Amino acid sequence: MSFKKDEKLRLTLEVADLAIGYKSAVIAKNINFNVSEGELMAIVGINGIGKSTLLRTLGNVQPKLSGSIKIEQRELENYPALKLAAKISLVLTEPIASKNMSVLELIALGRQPYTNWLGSLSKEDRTKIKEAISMLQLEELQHRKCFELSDGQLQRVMIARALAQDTTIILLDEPTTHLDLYHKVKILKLLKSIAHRTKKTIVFTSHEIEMAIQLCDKMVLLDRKNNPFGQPCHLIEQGAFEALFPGDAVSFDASTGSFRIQK
Ligand SMILES: Nc1ncnc2c1ncn2[C@@H]1O[C@H](COP(=O)(O)OP(=O)(O)OP(=O)(O)O)[C@@H](O)[C@H]1O
Repeated sequence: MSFKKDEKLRLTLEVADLAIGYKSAVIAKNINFNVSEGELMAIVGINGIGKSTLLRTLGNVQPKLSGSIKIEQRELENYPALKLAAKISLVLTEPIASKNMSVLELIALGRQPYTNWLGSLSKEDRTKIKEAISMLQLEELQHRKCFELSDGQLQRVMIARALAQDTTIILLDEPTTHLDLYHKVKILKLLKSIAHRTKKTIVFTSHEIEMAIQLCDKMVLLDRKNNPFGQPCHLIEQGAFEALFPGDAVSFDASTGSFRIQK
């Protein structure tokens, strides 16, 4: 962390006794965690356990079943829509509908919560867009159409749009899917440095558990029971990763912080 050791970090997202899912089924319950400004947190767990459902619930695109989600001490459901758009940005995995837009146009859309009804950009809007382009190193690509980009480049554009939105919290659903190992590491390291440098809270879902262990400040492990939460090193000490997957195919090696294939 780039913060001074004794600097008190403000809690931005607090989740207590949360249950998520659909009218037809509870997908996960007993979810408890909190994240502060400047922290990077991963949500991990086996396929179908509810990672994306949790992210969508945090992003207010799907209602919680019960429990509490607080954004800067205020319940999520008590925020007016426009105020919430200035607090949370959400990047989902669905392909974007408007790939015909240029990179610059798509990133500028991130400023919508702040622009007037004509959507015209102020000086501040332009500064935020420029900063986002620079942080994601998209200068060379900014006038290209989105359909001309690779998955990895598009992933960076979507993160830039969320950054341009300049929210306290950025939620990303699987930001490293479709990427090779090198680009997965690059994106996660970039997210970490953005969180630390800009004091934003960044929460993402991932299957890259080993990378998350190495790079995240905190993790939530969805496991259908008590969903352990904490710093990766503490979760390793508690043996939380051993129970994440059924033991017939992989086992966790606490000494290396990695999974081993059962032969
Ligand atoms: N609209 C829906 N109605 C009912 N159940 C749903 C709906 N959408 C998803 N589900 C179920 O919710 C569960 C959790 O899905 P979710 O996509 O959140 O899991 P995930 O952990 O993100 O999975 P993956 O790792 O495969 O992406 C799954 O069992 C899924 O079938």
